[in-house]
Amino acid sequence: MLAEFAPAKVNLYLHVTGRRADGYHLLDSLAVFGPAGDVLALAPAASLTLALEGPFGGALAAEPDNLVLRAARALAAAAGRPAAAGLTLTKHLPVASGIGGGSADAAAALRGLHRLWDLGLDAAALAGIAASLGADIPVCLGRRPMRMGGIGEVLTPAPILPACGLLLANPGLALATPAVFRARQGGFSPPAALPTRWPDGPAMARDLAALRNDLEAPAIALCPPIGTVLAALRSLPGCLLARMSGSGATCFGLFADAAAARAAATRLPAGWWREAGGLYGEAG
Ligand SMILES: C[C@](O)(CO)[C@H](O)COP(=O)(O)OP(=O)(O)OC[C@H]1O[C@@H](n2ccc(N)nc2=O)[C@H](O)[C@@H]1O
Ligand SMILES: Nc1ncnc2c1ncn2[C@@H]1O[C@H](COP(=O)(O)OP(=O)(O)OP(=O)(O)O)[C@@H](O)[C@H]1O
Repeated sequence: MLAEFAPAKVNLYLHVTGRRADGYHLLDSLAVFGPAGDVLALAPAASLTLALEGPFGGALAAEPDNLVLRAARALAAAAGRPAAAGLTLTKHLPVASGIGGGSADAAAALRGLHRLWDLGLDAAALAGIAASLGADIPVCLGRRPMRMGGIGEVLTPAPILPACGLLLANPGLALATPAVFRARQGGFSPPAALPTRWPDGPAMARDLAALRNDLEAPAIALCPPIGTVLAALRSLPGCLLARMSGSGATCFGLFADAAAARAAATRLPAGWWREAGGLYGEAG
């Protein structure tokens, strides 16, 4: 039995820089991971099966084509072998919430099945399969802070990040990514100019404050409670910056460290989904 952790993806900023002829949008974004995630367990089996567990497993019960199964079939096809494995997805991340839960799960399936099936594909081949499944999946494969370009699949190094804390909050409302892109008005933003490193959380927050998430305004227009979540995060002691992630509705608060983020989480309404801690795979 193998297990793969599938941490939430958080877009610290997201500029929509253009639009391709096929309708997909060109992005410039800084993605980080944590502090919550799904877990995918994988075991040998005679056929491909998926069991759903966890607080948000039920929300996916009616999903006809779970991204985990699509990832398994795509990897098996690329490797020329049958797609056979027993998978159990424990869903802790809210569905359709801007933190790439489905993408993280698909990336976990690619990593885990690559090990379970002992495939030996190179990183570029895996990244190509990931990109064919969704714009957020390549960055989720690495689970490391990365700058996203292209439609999300062009990955370049992120600035060296300081230890910091993140608090994620969602009012319990799902938002479909295509609808948010469609609701966007106005022109495009230039790519950000970023330093090679940030010495501490406050310095990072100062630079990030000059940037934005271009999907925040259209998401608030479609889902006004996002504005309430942002205001609540901004009012918390120690919150350095509050912003929406991806296409929403999940928002994040940035804190100097994980302890400050955890302490602040307890002050948010108990009915909201709230998770706090440090960045995945980084100090803090
Ligand atoms: C907004 C982000 O979450 C930022 O990380 C991602 O770009 C979205 O990634 P994703 O959910 O994996 O996106 P996909 O499943 O590939 O695309 C869903 C839909 O979102 C829109 N979409 C997505 C990515 C992109 N760069 N431009 C787009 O316009 C398209 O309408 C597309 O049909
Ligand atoms: N394993 C999965 N987890 C979540 N959603 C899935 C999964 N498989 C398929 N889906 C479908 O994908 C849609 C988008 O879900 P997801 O949770 O990845 O959205 P998101 O967090 O907004 O992603 P992003 O930040 O990449 O836009 C869901 O509405 C659901 O229909």
